[in-house]
Amino acid sequence: MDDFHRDTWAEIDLDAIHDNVANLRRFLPDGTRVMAVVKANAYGHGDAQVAETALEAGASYLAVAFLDEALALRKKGVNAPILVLGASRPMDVALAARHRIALTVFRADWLEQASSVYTGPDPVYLHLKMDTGMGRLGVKDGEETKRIMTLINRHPRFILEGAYTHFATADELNTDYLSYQYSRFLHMLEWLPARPPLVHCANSAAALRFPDRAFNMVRFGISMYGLAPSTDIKPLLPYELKEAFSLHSRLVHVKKLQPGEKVSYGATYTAKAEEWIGTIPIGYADGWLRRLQHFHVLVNGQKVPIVGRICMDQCMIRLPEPLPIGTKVTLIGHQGDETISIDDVARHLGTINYEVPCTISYRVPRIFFRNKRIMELRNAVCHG
Ligand SMILES: Cc1ncc(COP(=O)(O)O)c(CNc2conc2O)c1O
Repeated sequence: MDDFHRDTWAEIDLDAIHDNVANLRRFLPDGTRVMAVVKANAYGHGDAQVAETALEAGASYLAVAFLDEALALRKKGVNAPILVLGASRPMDVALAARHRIALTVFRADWLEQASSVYTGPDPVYLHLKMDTGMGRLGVKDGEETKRIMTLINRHPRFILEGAYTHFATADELNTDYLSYQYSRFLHMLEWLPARPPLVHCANSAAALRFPDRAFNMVRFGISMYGLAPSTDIKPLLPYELKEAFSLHSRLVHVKKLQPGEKVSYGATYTAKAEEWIGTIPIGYADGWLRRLQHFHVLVNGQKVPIVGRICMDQCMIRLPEPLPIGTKVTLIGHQGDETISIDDVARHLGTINYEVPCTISYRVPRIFFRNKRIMELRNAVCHG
């Protein structure tokens, strides 16, 4: 197991991941498969650890953003089917096929190039992406779809395993555009000679709100991590989600400031009276962004303010009293009756909860808990 030598770390509760997936499985119509979306290092939670836990809990497919993320999972011994949701290069088809990694297709010219370069023995699993209104990736007309199907059928190793679309507004209360996209998807599926084995359209929000419109697989991301897809629909969710991510540090310095003394770059903070100031070893290079100045952290179960500008590797907090070096500081999570949630951090930053764990950088070691015990510690700084 890795170790780490700076008193800042994230804790990933894999029991929460497991329960969030297991609860989804119980909630969905029988036979609906779960594709665990583990892109961006599983939204910052640890790709292989989350993937294996989700598979244990009943997920049967994984999704990543691009081919390298899938190859990384294979290197870490994750063998379940993986779909690359983003664009890939035609010349990488052989590499994907060799590792049983399915690719998203949405352009006939991509298939022409892939067909001309791929002569390997391994089947190439393809999921056809249809753009029903997300306006990002996807085929939009019947003629292009027919050309794609001709090219797939013409190549002995190309297999259309799936067809899917992605919703732009499933996390909004107003469902007009979602209904429009769903109807477009039904229409576009008619362009295919037959539905492929896997048809999927639902992200977390759509899966949790409209399970009867999920076809036979859902792509479960944000709520696998215990986070609501949006604050708007949080009250509508069918069951409690368990947040998996917490972030901690320890006091490395404590000092008394006299009135008028300053803190941090720009000397923007001035002590108004005698104040006890603590320093913790986390900064914006760890993803604890500068805009979190004036936010707070938890010490001994109390909220204490972040004072002065957040530095690259450190930031300062105002303590209620002199506290021992090594006192634990919680930046995301619980202490006593107090909680700082990812939603709280996102609100202060003026962003969405997705961005917060994704932004906690590789510099922050991740400690993984399973069955309430430490299962693994990953320190990417010195162990890669
Ligand atoms: C194609 C696709 N399917 C499923 C998901 C999972 O969605 P969920 O996390 O809401 O369940 C995403 C998330 N993609 C993104 C989430 O934020 N920005 C994105 O591009 C996605 O891009």
